[in-house]
Order: sequence, then structure tokens, then C-alpha cells
Amino acid sequence: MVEIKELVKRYPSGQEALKSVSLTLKENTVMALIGPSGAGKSTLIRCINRLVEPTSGSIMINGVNVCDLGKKELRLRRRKIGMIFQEYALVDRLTVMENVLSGQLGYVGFWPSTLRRFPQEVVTQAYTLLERVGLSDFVDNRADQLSGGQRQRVGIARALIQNPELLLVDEPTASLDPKTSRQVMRLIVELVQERNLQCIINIHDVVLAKQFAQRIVGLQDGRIVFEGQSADLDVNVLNTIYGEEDWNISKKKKEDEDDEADIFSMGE
Ligand SMILES: Nc1ncnc2c1ncn2[C@@H]1O[C@H](COP(=O)(O)OP(=O)(O)OP(=O)(O)O)[C@@H](O)[C@H]1O
Repeated sequence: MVEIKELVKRYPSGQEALKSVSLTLKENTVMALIGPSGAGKSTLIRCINRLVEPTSGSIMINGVNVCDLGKKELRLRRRKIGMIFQEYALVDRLTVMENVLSGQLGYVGFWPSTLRRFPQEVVTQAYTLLERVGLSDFVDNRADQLSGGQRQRVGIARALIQNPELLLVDEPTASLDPKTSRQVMRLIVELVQERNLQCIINIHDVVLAKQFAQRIVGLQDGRIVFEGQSADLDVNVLNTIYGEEDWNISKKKKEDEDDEADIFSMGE
């Protein structure tokens, strides 16, 4: 379980990106963080594994307050937190297999120059994960030979090889086409369920958030302005989070024109 209490982040510039944020996340749950640009979503995700240092408050992950951890303890704890980034953060010149194995470096402790230096069970686990994410035919391909969707799948396998308890996912679909975005979101949700993980996804696409996350947290100007189930995410809630907008109409309607599709009811 993740329990965040009264989390504040003030950057040295004086910008208060998080203003007393509190939330709880249980196992087997995907939580989507939505909100306008600058609301504090990335800051919140990065505070959880202390890539950004919180100013005050507490972040309990399975009973441990990560804000209290010293350098060494933090390094150990981070092994239990998988991170999936927007731009994949793969090493282009390495193969798919080497990129996945690099997720284990926290455990192995140094960069083994050949696969043979990784314990056999780790290499076997990497093969199993690559099969699970649909990349068994690309094991030896260089990362820069892959499509965006395939690269994101490598990123997912790399995060999972550390056997994390918590997955932090930052804009996983930002550079992907709509179909690939859905496939990546579906894969993440399935893996969270299969492995009984907790998962927080920072995502701009509210339709994907509504379709794939169970819980939604809406941030605005560093504060939570909505927390609920995805079914509760309706036009009124969108107005609260992003400000007034006619979410279903793309242009002014002529009198005799048919109603436009209700984009936001997709998948309901
Ligand atoms: N390193 C930094 N130093 C100073 N201010 C920062 C820093 N990083 C972010 N901020 C500020 O903190 C606020 C929250 O930024 P953050 O990136 O967390 O928002 P976000 O919701 O993730 O935005 P986006 O959706 O555009 O990525 C913004 O006002 C931003 O300018």
C-alpha cells in the first residue's frame, strides 16, 4: 500500500508544485494522475522515488517512509519501484535483451560486459518477460531498430525485471499512435493484475485514463481537486480539473446539424 500524507514540494525557485497532497493506493490498482500542464503530476511521481526531494510530508510504501531513508536504504528501496518513462529511456546501441537486463543492475551491482555474466535465472526471467510483452522475436535487435510501441514494451520489461511492488509510469503513451497507446495501456493493466502491483500513471489522455485506470486523481495547481473511480470521471469533473470547456463539441453547431458523437462516453 502507498500512503502519501500532506506532501509538499517547493522548488528552490520558490515554486510550490505540491501543496499538501494526500492519497492512498492499494495493491492490484492502477491509479491515473491527470491534470493540466504544470499541475504537479511529474513532481508527485518523482517525489515517490525521491528523484525529486519532497519538502515535507510522508510517503509510506508498504510500511516504510521513503522520505526518512538514507542513501543506501533508498537505493535498496528503489529496487522495489519500477519506473517507466515517456521517452522509453533505452540505450539505443544496446540490444533489447541488454536493455531489459540493465533493469537488474541495481542487484548485480556493475555492468557485466556479456550476457554470460548475468546469473542464468536472470537471463531466463528476461526471456520470459520479453515473451510476455510480445518481443521474443526481437531479443537481439538493437533498441534503435524498434518502433515506439516496441520500445515502450522493452521499457515495461526492464521495469518488471526488478520485481517491483510499485510501478511509476510517466506519460507512457505520449509519442504513440492511438491503437499502440491502447495496447500499451492494456499490457500495463494486465501486468499490474498478474503481479498484484500498485501502479501510478501520469497521463494527459483522459479517455485512456478513464478506460484503463480504476482510480483517478485530478491535480490542479499542486492540489488534489478530484479523487474517485474512473466511472465518476464525467464532464463536470473535467471542468473541475481543467476549467470550463465544452468537451464534446469541436465546432459551433448549425441548427440543423446532427449532434456530434459524445467522445467522452467512449467505452462506457
Ligand atoms: N526543477 C524545477 N524547478 C522549478 N520549478 C519546477 C521544476 N520542475 C517543475 N517545476 C514547476 O512545478 C510545477 C509543476 O510541474 P510538473 O512538471 O510537476 O507539472 P506536470 O503536471 O507534470 O506538467 P506537464 O503535464 O506539463 O508535464 C510547474 O509550475 C513547473 O514549472
